[in-house]
Amino acid sequence: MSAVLRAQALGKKYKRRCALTGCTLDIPAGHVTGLVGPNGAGKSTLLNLAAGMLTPTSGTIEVCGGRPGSGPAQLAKVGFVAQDTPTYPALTVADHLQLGARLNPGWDGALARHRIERLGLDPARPAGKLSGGQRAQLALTLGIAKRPELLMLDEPVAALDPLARREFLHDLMDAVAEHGLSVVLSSHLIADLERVCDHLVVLVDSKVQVAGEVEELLAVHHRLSGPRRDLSTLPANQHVISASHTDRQTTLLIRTDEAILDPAWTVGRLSLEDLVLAYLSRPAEAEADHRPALEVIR
Ligand SMILES: Nc1ncnc2c1ncn2[C@@H]1O[C@H](COP(=O)(O)OP(=O)(O)OP(=O)(O)O)[C@@H](O)[C@H]1O
Repeated sequence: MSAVLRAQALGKKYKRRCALTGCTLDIPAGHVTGLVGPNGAGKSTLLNLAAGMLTPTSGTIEVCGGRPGSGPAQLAKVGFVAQDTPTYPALTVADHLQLGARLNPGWDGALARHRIERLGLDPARPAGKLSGGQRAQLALTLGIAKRPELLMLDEPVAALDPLARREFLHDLMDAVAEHGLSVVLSSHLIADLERVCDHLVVLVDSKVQVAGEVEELLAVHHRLSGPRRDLSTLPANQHVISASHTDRQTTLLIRTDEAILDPAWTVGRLSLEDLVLAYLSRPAEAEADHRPALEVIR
């Protein structure tokens, strides 16, 4: 499986402050990947490095087989809508589309015009006079109409109302289906990610806590509940992600490739949100020594 984004020990420092440290990850081509993590995990920094808006202070990053921002051909392959959906306040909506056409060799003018029309954006209106959500829609239109190989979106739907959010995600899925576009989407809205992403990366403190195809991840994670149990008695192939105990009962969230044979457990499936939350609350060092993320004893 080819990687559309590959980072090796990637780091970014601002003066003495580390925004990203030792980040190693592969994002496969041909997927819509959800990038999730707590505030300050380094998601925006990673996406800005991938877009060539920042340069690394350590490690390497490769996007669509090249160094980010390394020339016109590389720039044409990658679309990026930054977190604050930047537009030029004095330029009109139509000016933005013209600029898009001038700057991007693969520009799809019909798609851009059609989308702007459907959104009801006045082509003559300066971007500075649009609402936050309308500006986000304009920036997203430019990103899609550029027809990149990889489109990276940093919290693209945060400013959109629920209906606009659904329509946008729908448009994105259409672009993926029609043009085989790869997408990396950072968001805190797990229900949205659940709707559009088939691949997931959970980043905490610059490190990948879990990554993989959503269906596979859901298939190997389980919720176990049963009589109170000492975790050291579990089979070695069951990795505990989180654990909570009452006097008589234990509830675990585990990862295992094997069948769960112990009849004392009631086994339940997880939602994507359960899975993400369990990994978000996992201390970074827990992964190395297979300690549970969270052990709550009541
Ligand atoms: N320009 C900057 N100067 C100094 N520190 C920065 C700068 N940009 C980001 N940081 C720091 O780098 C870390 C990672 O920030 P980043 O914006 O990448 O996180 P994030 O995962 O995108 O967070 P959020 O979910 O809040 O958007 C944070 O601790 C942040 O304070």
